[in-house]
Amino acid sequence: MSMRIGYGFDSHAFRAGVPLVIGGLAIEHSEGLAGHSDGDVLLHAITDALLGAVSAGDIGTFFPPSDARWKGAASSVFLKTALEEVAMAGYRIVNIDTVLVMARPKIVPIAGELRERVAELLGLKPGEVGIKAKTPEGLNQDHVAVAHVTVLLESLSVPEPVKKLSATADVDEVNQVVESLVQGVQDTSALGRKRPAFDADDLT
Ligand SMILES: C[C@@](CO)(OP(=O)(O)O)[C@H](O)COP(=O)(O)OP(=O)(O)OC[C@H]1O[C@@H](n2ccc(N)nc2=O)[C@H](O)[C@@H]1O
Repeated sequence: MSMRIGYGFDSHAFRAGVPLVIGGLAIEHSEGLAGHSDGDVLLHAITDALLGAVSAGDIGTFFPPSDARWKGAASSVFLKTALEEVAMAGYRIVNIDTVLVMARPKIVPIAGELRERVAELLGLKPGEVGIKAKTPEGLNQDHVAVAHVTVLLESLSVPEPVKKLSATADVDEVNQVVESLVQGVQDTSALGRKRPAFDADDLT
């Protein structure tokens, strides 16, 4: 089994008149975060940590701030693409850990809810997500929200029936397994990317 780590960072300034969304959770506060998208600083840092872990570039290369398509976009769209990149590279998330740096709002009262929301978006258990917060003491950045994220990935293991199959290599059984896998493939890409459309009959 191979393992990979990833690290992500993001920052956004607070701005009056926009809703505050952190980790996919709408939070009651007097100001939100300015950005081309919904400004979700935590999901942006998680997206970058995941992309970095599989060496797939960064959020800006996939979703340039100059591209009008991402204006006001929900950041769960960016996260979905990063999750696809992780899966396509043959990895799954073991756990993630996060630090939010902001003077206000206080995160501890909502940390449980935030952890559950982030876990849900990542397909993890809440116990696999760490949420921590720091006051930016001495940093003179009371009007900025910052997120740091680390992620650990492990390679997907080959299921036992597939291992056995590769050892015995019966053509009919191979065809059956390939057909079932092809049927399970869906177009889930947030970028509208199509999975290769191939027929199991074309495989040799
Ligand atoms: C999520 C989005 C949606 O459009 O916008 P926001 O909601 O944050 O504004 C963007 O993906 C948010 O991209 P993000 O990566 O944070 O933006 P920037 O820091 O400006 O970087 C944009 C691109 O420029 C590259 N870059 C940045 C700084 C630098 N000195 N050299 C670079 O080459 C980055 O690697 C990235 O590919």
